[in-house]
This record gives sequence, C-alpha cells and structure tokens, in this order.
Amino acid sequence: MRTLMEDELFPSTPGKVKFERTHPINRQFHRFFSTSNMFLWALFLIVLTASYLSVQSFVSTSSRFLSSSSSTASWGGLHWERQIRSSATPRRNSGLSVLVTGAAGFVGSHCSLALHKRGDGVVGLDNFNTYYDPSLKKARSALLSSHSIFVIDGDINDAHLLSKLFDLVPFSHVLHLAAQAGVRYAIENPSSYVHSNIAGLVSLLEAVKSADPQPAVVWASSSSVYGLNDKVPFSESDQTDSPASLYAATKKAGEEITHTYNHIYGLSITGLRFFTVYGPWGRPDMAYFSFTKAILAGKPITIYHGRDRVDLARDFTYIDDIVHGCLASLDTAGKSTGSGGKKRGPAPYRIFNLGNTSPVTVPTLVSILERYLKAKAKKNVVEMPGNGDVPFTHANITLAMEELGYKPTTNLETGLKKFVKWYLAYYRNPPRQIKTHL
Ligand SMILES: O=C(O)[C@H]1O[C@H](OP(=O)(O)OP(=O)(O)OC[C@H]2O[C@@H](n3ccc(=O)[nH]c3=O)[C@H](O)[C@@H]2O)[C@H](O)[C@@H](O)[C@H]1O
Repeated sequence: MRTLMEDELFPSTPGKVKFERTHPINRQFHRFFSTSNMFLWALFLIVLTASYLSVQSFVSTSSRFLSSSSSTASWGGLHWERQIRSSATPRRNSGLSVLVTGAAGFVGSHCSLALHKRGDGVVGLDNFNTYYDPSLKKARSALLSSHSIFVIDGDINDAHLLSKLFDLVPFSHVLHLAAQAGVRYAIENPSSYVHSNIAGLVSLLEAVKSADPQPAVVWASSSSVYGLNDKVPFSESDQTDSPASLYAATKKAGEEITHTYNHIYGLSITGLRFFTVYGPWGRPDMAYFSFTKAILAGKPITIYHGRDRVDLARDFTYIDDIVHGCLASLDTAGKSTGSGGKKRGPAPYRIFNLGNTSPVTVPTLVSILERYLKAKAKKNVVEMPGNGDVPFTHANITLAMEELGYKPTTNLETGLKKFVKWYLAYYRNPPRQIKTHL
C-alpha cells in the first residue's frame, strides 16, 4: 500500500501531470542547462532526495506512528523494538510467545503474569480506555512492568501497529482479550461495542492472517451468547440465536467472524465463553465490585429481580480458574496452517464454556459481601429493567474438562473473601505500595 509520503513524491495519475510550456523569456535559462550542467544538477538532486528520504525513514522508525484510532499512542524506535523482542522471548524450552491484547484489563493482566511466571514470552497491548477508572489499568500494567512484561499503549484497530508487531516477533499465540465489556453499557454507548468487538476483532484477525508464522488465536467470547435460552446448563452445542444485549450480539458475531478466518485462512481459533468472572484486580463496573464500594461508603445498592420476584443468578467464576482455562487453551490450541494469507490445510476451531457450574443468586452474593465487609447493604430491590440482562447463567463445562483438563476449584465464598482482602488493601493503600502479586 502506498504511504502518504509516496503519494506526495509520485502522483497517483502520472498521465495527468501538467508540464509548463516553455516561455520565450526562458530560452536563456535553457541554454544554462547545458549537458554538463544538467549532470551536476541531477547529481545534486539525487543527493538531496537521498538525504531527505533517509531523514524521513529515521523519523518514521524512531518516533511515533500516528493512527486513525489512537493518535496519542506512541510507539516505534529501536529501544521500543528491543523491549518487545525481549519481552516476547520465552525463558523456558518450547515456551510460548504470546501477544496478549487487553493486557491491562482484569483477565488480561492475570493471564499475562501467569504466562510470564511459567517462562513464556509475553507482550501486552492495551488502549487504556476510560470505560472504567484507567488508574486501575495503569496499576495492573505497572505490576506487569515490574515483572519485565512490556505493555504497549495502542489499539487493536491500529493496523500499522499490529503489522509492525508481527514483523518484529514470530508470536506463536495471540490471547485476544481486548473488548468492550459490560452488558448494560451497550444501551449508552453502542458504537464502542462495534468499534472494539467487531472492527477491532477483524483488524486483529487481518494482521494474524497475514503474519508469518500465523499464530494460533485464543479469544474471549462470553456466556451472554446463550441470551434468553432456558435450557440449563448451557452447552456449547445449544443454539445461540437469541442475544439479549448488543454486547452479546457482538460476541456472537465474533464467533462467526473467527469461524470465517478459520475457514478461509486456516487460523487456529479457540473461543472461550467466560461466565461472570470475578476476583482481585477485577472490573469496577461489575456488580460484586460496585456493591463492595457502595456498601463500604454506606450508599444504597440496586438489586434486580426477575419476573414473579425470582432472584437473578449467575455462574460466578473465579479468576484463577479462568486463567487455568486460558493457559490450557493456549497449550492445546494446535497450529494455524496458513502462510502468506493463504490456507494450507484445515485448522482447529474450538469453543468452550469456562464457568463454575454452580450458579448463585444476587442476594446471596450480597450477603456474602456483607459478612466479609462487616457492613450491612442498603438494598433497593427493583424489577430487572429490559436493558440487556438475562435472568440466569449456568455452564456445562464437560467439554472443557475433557479437552482442556479444566476444573474450577474456587467457590463464591472463597473467591469473594480473596476479592475483599485485595479490595481493602488496594483502596486503603496507595497502589504503588502493592507489589506482591495479582
Ligand atoms: O458472563 C459474561 O459473559 C458477562 O459477565 C458479566 O456480566 P453480568 O453477568 O451481567 O455481571 P454483572 O454486571 O456483575 O451482574 C451480575 C448480576 O448482578 C445483577 N446486578 C447488576 C448490577 C446492579 O446494579 N444490580 C444487579 O442486581 C445483574 O442483573 C446480574 O444478575 C460481565 O460484566 C460481562 O462483561 C460479561 O463478561
């Protein structure tokens, strides 16, 4: 593809370039252009052009690349490239080299650290958007940095950045967790879901498909694809044609989009349907987190109930179990088969539920929090608004158990205890002092 710089040097339609006709007054000037003078001028122009181009090339590699989606993201330069290569290099034999998108996010930061700790190479990518407090994302990222994991401030919609990354590093895997999360926020900001979960996903898959070698892709789908299904527990073979929110619809679309890249380009694809993941360093927009904040501040919380005052329930899944499921997915992914953007053979296409298989009602969640926080919640119980929520989720995890060895071990009581401990430590101490582990 031609760059803007090339367009300036070489007009795209040379036939239309107008040359000025020679005016009589210029004859003297023409005589001046004798053959030998022409040679000297040509030499001078060549030297001038060469120095101009070399300055341009230095500027483009050593400073910042501006992209349409992320004009503030700075990347590039030899030091930057060295940091990326070093961070991507495994420290164990046959270790993986993984690009983790959404690395400053909740699941992304946990997975990055777990991969690094077992000796895999990890490079993180995150756009640090303001959907929720970016200082929490910065704190997670700082934690990764303290373990020498390099996190790039950039967007998955930035095709130049992605192509540069895959040129620099022969990643074996991409763990794609960058997304616009949250079920109910889609009412407020629908385009952010299209931007990240559709356009961003396609941008990433385009880069992966063209990479050589093609990495295997493991990515975050969602339990929300089961939508309004009432057959429980939810199995991967169930239909997923009734999404209740735009979030769910974009995740469902992601499953179809990844399937086409598997089919056309031979990408190894694993989609993971996460069930309401919670735990330390979690997402402030989620109920367990925002309830904790409100209860401690003595502010009221709103608890939704379903039709006929039935309690809502979720198959809450603890972060460590999800991390095990993600790493097992990477380990068993199987290779992408394509190269140079061409499929060379069939590649795996897998989808797994990663849940806990024991749904808990929202009022029970609140009572566990009250116990650990030693404070009573001010409850405002209202009917679930029709804004994308579903009444319950419940995972059948047989497939993940068989193929990934996935086996969740943390119940909600234990998991919330760990979350509250982290929450109190994190918000009562300046984040910088927390240097332990996720
Ligand atoms: O599994 C997923 O794929 C999704 O999980 C999560 O969605 P949800 O299961 O909806 O979690 P979350 O918001 O914590 O609400 C939990 C419960 O509290 C109820 N709830 C919520 C807010 C409130 O004010 N009151 C309330 O009763 C609410 O009605 C619900 O019953 C992720 O956010 C989402 O990004 C996606 O990953």
